[in-house]
Amino acid sequence: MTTPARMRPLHPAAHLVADLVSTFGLVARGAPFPADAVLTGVSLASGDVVAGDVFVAVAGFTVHGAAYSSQAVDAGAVAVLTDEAGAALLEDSGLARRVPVLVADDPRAIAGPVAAWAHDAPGEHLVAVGVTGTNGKTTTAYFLDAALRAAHATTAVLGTVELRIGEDAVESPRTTVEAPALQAILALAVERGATALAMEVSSHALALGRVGGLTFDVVGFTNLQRDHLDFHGDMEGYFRDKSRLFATGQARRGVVVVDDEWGRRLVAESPIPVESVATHVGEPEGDDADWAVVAADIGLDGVGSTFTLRGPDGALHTAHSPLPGMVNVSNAALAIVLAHAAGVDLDVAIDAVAVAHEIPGRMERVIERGDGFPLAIVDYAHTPDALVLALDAVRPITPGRLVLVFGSDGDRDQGKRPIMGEIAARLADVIVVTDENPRSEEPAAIRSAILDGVRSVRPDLVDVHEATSRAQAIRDALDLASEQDTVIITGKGHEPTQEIAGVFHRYNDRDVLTAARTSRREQHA
Ligand SMILES: CC(=O)N[C@H]1[C@@H](OP(=O)(O)OP(=O)(O)OC[C@H]2O[C@@H](n3ccc(=O)[nH]c3=O)[C@H](O)[C@@H]2O)O[C@H](CO)[C@@H](O)[C@@H]1O[C@H](C)C(=O)N[C@@H](C)C(=O)N[C@H](CCC(=O)O)C(=O)O
Ligand SMILES: Nc1ncnc2c1ncn2[C@@H]1O[C@H](COP(=O)(O)OP(=O)(O)OP(=O)(O)O)[C@@H](O)[C@H]1O
Repeated sequence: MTTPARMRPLHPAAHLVADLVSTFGLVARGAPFPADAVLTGVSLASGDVVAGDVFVAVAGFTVHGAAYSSQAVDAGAVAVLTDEAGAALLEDSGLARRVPVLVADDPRAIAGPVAAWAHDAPGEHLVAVGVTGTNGKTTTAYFLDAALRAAHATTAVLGTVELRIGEDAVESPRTTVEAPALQAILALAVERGATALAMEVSSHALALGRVGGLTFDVVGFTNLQRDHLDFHGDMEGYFRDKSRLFATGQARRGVVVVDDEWGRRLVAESPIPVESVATHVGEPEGDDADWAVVAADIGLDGVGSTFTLRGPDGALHTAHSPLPGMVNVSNAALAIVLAHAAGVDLDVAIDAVAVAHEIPGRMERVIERGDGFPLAIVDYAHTPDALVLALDAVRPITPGRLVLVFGSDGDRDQGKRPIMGEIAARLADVIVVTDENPRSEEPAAIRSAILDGVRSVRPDLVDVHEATSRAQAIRDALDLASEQDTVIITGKGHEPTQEIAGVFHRYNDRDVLTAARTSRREQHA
């Protein structure tokens, strides 16, 4: 496969532009088009346009997409679908004389349905499952994928880590791709024989209509925690946007984790039928929930957790999360119930989740303990809450010291830096502070803010180190650690690049760890 924007079906459907106009009640202006004019795809970004596309030009937060119509037409766009403001821009620039201009009240809102129509509704050929929530989407989607595959589905997995069809994957540009790209990828997936979809749906995606035109068979909700309020305004707005996934026409049925107040509210307000899952052992929510985790042994086998899931009929099922920590019991329970709701036999789902493969950068065990090496884990925790959970999850499987390598992003929330420093000082034994994605900020200043937090808990800074290169920090941590220790590297997870001063450098924590192991083995050989 190629880049995400080029993930198109080899044999795209072809439709008359005239049918697009009549199906969506558009007003045709600009250059007249011949009765046999056809379209074969849809794009929302001029740089993604391929010949035969309709370019959907929307008003953005910064510019109007119509300003890029000329680039789109040069690339072969057969028409521009836009709003009145966009049509006026095309008129003023004279471009309306070269290309048909199709006008709708809210082109962003219909971009998904138009793309689904253009690709002959590929989602209808898939058992489509979507997962939303602040945390746990990626993990749940991968557990779910394991269950769907165990039931003999060929799957597409779309999310933060990658866009995967069967065994082929490309890096993902974001958690949920734009609607035209989504529909093209689904069409490609169907063309390649996919029968099921496990997909992460972000709140941005729901607010911006990226999953419009796709009706999910089942949707899941993990939790809602403070995040992205710059975009959604407040928690109420964030919840409203998340809830859009649980709407008639968007999904047929849902599964909701009810451990927090937002999940319980979603169950109460959902217009589609939902099943509830309580995953906090011993909490009162478990009494009323359809499914409940009623017992859990965290980390007994040193790898994951074994837990008991009570079903709606009262039957008890023993299940296993292959990733450490209570949060992954929650993710595993949700994935099992989602898979079951999507038609997978319950025992098949439970067995498949128990042995689900590693998820890139999510509590990923890169080096196993032994041969003089510590256990070394890469995790994506990049918020204070997630750092606490990650360190708490690793402590029980660490006979020696906990060695933490971490930093904090530049051009992002500055307030969390000292807080994460304090958490590290409280919960880790050895700390190596380094860089994450400094972006336009001075890396030393970010490290210094983190070290202020560390110093507030551990003024003597014993076993606290600073490394200006992340790769060096990882090598230092391996050198400092003995076999009984655990090295945990947090913040970047699966990310394939490091952004420094506007430049994206190829960089991956896992690759650095494996290279360090190989070079140490060679030195000792
Ligand atoms: C804040 C946000 O969500 N912004 C989205 C919004 O951007 P915008 O309104 O600023 O767009 P703009 O730059 O003003 O451009 C307007 C239009 O002109 C088009 N354009 C622009 C330039 C050009 O050369 N050619 C062109 O055609 C753009 O494609 C766009 O359609 O509309 C664009 C498409 O219309 C999105 O691509 C863009 O998402 C950006 C890329 C983004 O990264 N968003 C993040 C915050 C995001 O969506 N994150 C979530 C999840 C995060 C999480 O859970 O952690 C995700 O799903 O990844
Ligand atoms: N159910 C959960 N509740 C709270 N925290 C969780 C949960 N699952 C995972 N986490 C924490 O959140 C981090 C990210 O997990 P994951 O990638 O599965 O979530 P996500 O929703 O996909 O987030 P993102 O969109 O940022 O990738 C993990 O490193 C873990 O520390």
